[in-house]
Amino acid sequence: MMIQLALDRMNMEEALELVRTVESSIDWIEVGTSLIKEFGIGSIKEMSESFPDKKIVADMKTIDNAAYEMDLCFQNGADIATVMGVASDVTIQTCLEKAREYKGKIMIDLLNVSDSRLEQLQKYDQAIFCEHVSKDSQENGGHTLIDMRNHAGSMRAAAGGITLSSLPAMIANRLDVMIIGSAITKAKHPADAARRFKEAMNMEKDVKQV
Ligand SMILES: O=C([C@H](O)CO)[C@H](O)[C@H](O)COP(=O)(O)O
Repeated sequence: MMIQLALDRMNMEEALELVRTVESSIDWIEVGTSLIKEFGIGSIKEMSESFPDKKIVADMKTIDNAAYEMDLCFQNGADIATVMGVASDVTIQTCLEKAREYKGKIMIDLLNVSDSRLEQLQKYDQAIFCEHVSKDSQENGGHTLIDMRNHAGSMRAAAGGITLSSLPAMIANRLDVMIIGSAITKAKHPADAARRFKEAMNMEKDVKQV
C-alpha cells in the first residue's frame, strides 16, 4: 500500500518544504488541484524537478479538453493525471490514450459517480480508480466515510479526510494507494504524522508497482 501525499491550500515554498520533511514516509506526491489552479502548471514541473525519484500525480480533475490538459500534465513531469469519472467517455478515453503516449497513468476520480456510471467505467481497467469524499462534504456535511465499491481498476485508491483514526478501516479495504492530505499537511508535526501513517501501512505487504 502506498501513501500519496495531497498538497493543497498552501504556497509552493510550503509545499516543497513539506515534501522534504516527510519524503521518507511517502510514496507519491500529489500536486493538488488548488496548487495547480493557484500557481499554474509550473507547479507540477517544479515538484517533479525537485523530487525526480517520486511519482508525481497531477490532480487536474479534468472534465473536458482532455488532450490539451493531458499534454500539459505529462509534458510538465506528471506520471499520473486525474480525470473525473463523471466526464464523458470520449474525455476519459482521450486521457487514457494520452497516458499511453507518454507512458503515464490515469486516475479516475469517482467523486459523484453513481453505481450505474461506475458500471460503465469498468471498461477502463488500465486506470487507477479513486473513491473520493469531497472537501465540501467533509467540511459542510460532516461526511467522511469513504464507500469502497468493487471495480475493475488496475489499482484502487481512496481520498478525502483520511485520518489516523479512520486508517484501520481503510487498510481493511486493501487499497493500493491511500491519498492523505490535511492529516499530514496540517498536522502540528507533519513528519511524525507521515511516519505514523507509514508504520501502520507497512503492515500491508503487497505493494504493487505502477
Ligand atoms: O482531491 C482532494 C480534494 O478534492 C481537494 O482538492 C484532496 O486531494 C483529497 O481530499 C485529500 O485531501 P484530504 O481530504 O485533506 O486528506
